[in-house]
Amino acid sequence: MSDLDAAMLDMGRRARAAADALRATTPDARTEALHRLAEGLRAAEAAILSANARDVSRARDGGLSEALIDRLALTPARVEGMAVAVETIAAQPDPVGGEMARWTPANGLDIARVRTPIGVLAVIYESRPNVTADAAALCIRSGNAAILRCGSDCLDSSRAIAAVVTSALAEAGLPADAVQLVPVPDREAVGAILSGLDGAVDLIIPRGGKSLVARVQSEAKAPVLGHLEGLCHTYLDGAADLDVARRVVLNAKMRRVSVCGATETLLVDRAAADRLLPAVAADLITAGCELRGDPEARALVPNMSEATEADWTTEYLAPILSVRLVDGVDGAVDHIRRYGSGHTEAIVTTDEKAAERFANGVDSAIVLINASTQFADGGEFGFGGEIGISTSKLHARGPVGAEQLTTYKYVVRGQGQTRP
Ligand SMILES: NC(=O)C1=CN([C@@H]2O[C@H](COP(=O)(O)OP(=O)(O)OC[C@H]3O[C@@H](n4cnc5c(N)ncnc54)[C@H](OP(=O)(O)O)[C@@H]3O)[C@@H](O)[C@H]2O)C=CC1
Ligand SMILES: N[C@@H](CCC(=O)OP(=O)(O)O)C(=O)O
Repeated sequence: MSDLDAAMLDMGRRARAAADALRATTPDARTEALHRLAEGLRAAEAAILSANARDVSRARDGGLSEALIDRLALTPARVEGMAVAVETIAAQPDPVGGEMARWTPANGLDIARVRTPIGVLAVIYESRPNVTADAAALCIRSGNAAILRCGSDCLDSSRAIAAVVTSALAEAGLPADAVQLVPVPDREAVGAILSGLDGAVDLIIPRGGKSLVARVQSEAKAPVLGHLEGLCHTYLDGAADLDVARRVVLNAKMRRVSVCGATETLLVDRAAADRLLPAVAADLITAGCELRGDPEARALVPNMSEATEADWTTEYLAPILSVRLVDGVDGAVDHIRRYGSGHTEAIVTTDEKAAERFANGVDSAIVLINASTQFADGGEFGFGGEIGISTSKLHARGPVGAEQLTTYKYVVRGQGQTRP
C-alpha cells in the first residue's frame, strides 16, 4: 500500500470517529463553530489572499484559461462573501433532529420520521476556493464529517481556509477531524476516496466535468451524489415577450460564462423565430458572444457560424452559444431529453399552459419559467451556500444545502406493544 493510500485510510478512520462524535453535539455548538469560522475567515484574509496569489500565479504559468482563473481568484470582497455565506448558513434552522412527519397507525405506535446526518461525506470539487468554506459550513450545519478534495489548482488557498475551519471547530468544542482537507494534489487521493476508504465514506459528492464523471462511474464503491456538468438550455416559446427574452437570454449566457448554470444552447420556436431571434442574437453578439446555429437560425442571423452535432453536446463554459429552431414546446423538450445533462432548463413564454407543459416534460433538477438559468445556485435559493447542483435523481436534486445533506430515521415510541 502506498503512503498516500495509508494516509487516506487514516483520514477515513478519523472522519468516521468525528462523524460519531458529531452526533452527540448540539445545534448551538454547531452554530458557534460557524460563527467562529466566519470571524476566522475575516481575520485570516491576508493569509488566504497570499495563498491564493500563489495558486493564481502557478495557474497562470500553467496556462489556465482566464475563465478558470476567474473561478480560482479571490479578492477581499470574495473572502467577505465567503464569511457572509457562512453566517447565512449559521442563521438557518439546524436540520438535525427535525421531525419530518409523525403519526399513529392502528397499532397505537407513535412513529416519527426524524432528520439525521448522513455520516461521512467525501466531496471532490473543482478549483474554486469558496467551495472549501461553503462545503465545510454546510457539513458542520448538517452534522456530517467531511473529507474535502479540492481541485489541484486551489490547494494553497484551500489549505489556508481549512486551517481556519479546524480552529473554528476546536474553539467551539467540536472534533477537529470533522472537516479534513486532502493536503496533496495527487489524483491518487481521488482513487482512494472512490474506493470508499474501507467503508468509512457514506457518500461521495463529485463536482466536475466529463473526466471526473467517467472515473467516478467506473471506480466508485460508495454511493454517489453527482454534481456534474451543466448543459443548460433556454427555450424561447412562440408566446415569449421579446423584452423578457432579450434580458433573460443575455443574462443566462453572459452573466458568468464559466458557471455550471450558464445556458449553452438556445432553442427558439420556429413559429416566432423571425420575431425573437434577431434582437436576442444582436444583444449576445454585442456582448462578445459567438453564435453557432443550425441552417434556419443562420438564415435569420447572418453572422452566426454553422453548428455541428458536437455543439449540441458541448458545455462551452465560454462566450459561445449554440442555437437551434424547434417545433414549439414539444420540439424543445425532445431536444433537451436527447442532449441535456439534467441540470437546469428555462422557458420564456407568456402562455401558462406552454410553461406547464415544459415544466412537466423536462426532467431536469431545475426548471425556470421566465428567469435566467444562472439562478441555479444554493445562495439564490436561500440556502446560504451550496455543495453544488445535484444532477442525480436520488437522493437530492438541484442546489444542495444543509437540509439536503441529511437522511432520516424512524423513532417509534410505544407503551409495551407486541405484534400479534
Ligand atoms: N453541478 C454542479 O454543481 C457543478 C458542476 N460543475 C461542472 O464541472 C465542470 C467544470 O469544472 P472543471 O474544473 O473542468 O472540473 P474537473 O472535472 O476538471 O475537476 C473537478 C475535480 O475533479 C478532479 N478530477 C477531474 N478529472 C479527474 C480524474 N480523471 N481523476 C481524478 N480526479 C479528477 C479534479 O482534480 P484536478 O484538479 O486534479 O484536475 C477536480 O478536483 C463543468 O462541467 C461544470 O458544469 C462545476 C461546478 C459545480
Ligand atoms: N451555483 C454557483 C456556482 C456554480 C459553479 O459551481 O460553477 P463553477 O464551479 O464555476 O463551475 C453560482 O452560480 O455561482
